[in-house]
Amino acid sequence: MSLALCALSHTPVMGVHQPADEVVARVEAALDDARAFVADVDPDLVVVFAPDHYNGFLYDLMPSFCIGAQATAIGDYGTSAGPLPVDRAAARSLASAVLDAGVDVAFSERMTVDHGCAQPLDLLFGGIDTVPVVPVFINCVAEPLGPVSRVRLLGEAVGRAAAALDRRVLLLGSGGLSHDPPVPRLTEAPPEVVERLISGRNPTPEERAARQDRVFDAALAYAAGTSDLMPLNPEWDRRFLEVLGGGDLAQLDSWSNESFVQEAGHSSHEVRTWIAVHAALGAMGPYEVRSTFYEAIPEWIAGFGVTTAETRGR
Ligand SMILES: O=C(O)/C=C/c1cccc(O)c1O
Ligand SMILES: [Fe+2]
Repeated sequence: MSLALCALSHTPVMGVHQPADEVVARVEAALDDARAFVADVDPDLVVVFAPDHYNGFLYDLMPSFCIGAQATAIGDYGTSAGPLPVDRAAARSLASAVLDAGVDVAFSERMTVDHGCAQPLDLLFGGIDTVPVVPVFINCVAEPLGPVSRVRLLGEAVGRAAAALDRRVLLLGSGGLSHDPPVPRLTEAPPEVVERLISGRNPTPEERAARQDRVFDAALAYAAGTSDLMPLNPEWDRRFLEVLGGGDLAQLDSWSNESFVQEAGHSSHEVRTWIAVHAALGAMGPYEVRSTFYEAIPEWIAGFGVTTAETRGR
């Protein structure tokens, strides 16, 4: 049995509107390090913790957490589309163990995932279908959100259950650090957008293209400094990464949901996926960070990070 961790930011703007060449080169180098780490781990199962952006999980029924036993990627923003090779037995076993541990995770035989799940698999494995996976959805955008302490408990329960599988498991977390892209919010959106957040599954190709273009336009304005989107917060990002690296994740329990939004933007809640993977790895003993990268990249509307870690002494 072994557990290892890779956490990275996703952003749909990557490859569309690029930052300066040297920034792209530094990100590529960090991803190369992560790919080498993952190749060395040689996982036979990837448990991927990912948010969703109103593609698979909408307000008709919004769980805090959900484990998928069958899942399909929609292929938004040029990411891979199609069925994920989900290990159904492993998914069932993880879900049972997490429920036994007192964390009320939902369970899906028809999960839909978006770029939040597909992009890290594309970047690290060259596709979504190369290694068996178990997708774990964490609600990071649809308020109201539970406290981050619950995410830590979810991660710990998944970590203990994954260790009991006697497999080489990569715990993969996908989410931006500080960022506040133009993702609509139920309490502020106009009625037609509210309806989309509740029941807007399967938009037409034209509707999807319009939505994606809005994000690309917002990224261009953000990079040009002509946007009123909230600035990235590299100080907050570094403080957060330091806590994760130190291993005492319970410190984060006192970070209120409001403080995430005020200091680092609404979508900074995507760091819930980072908390979950670190808690999962930490559940089996102290860990060591093997590589870490951080850069604030306005062109991608992302505090962009890549971290790898494994159990100490491995
Ligand atoms: O359009 C969406 O659904 C999300 C866009 C986005 C933009 C920047 C960073 C992210 O993490 C995103 O999901
Ligand atoms: Fe996102």
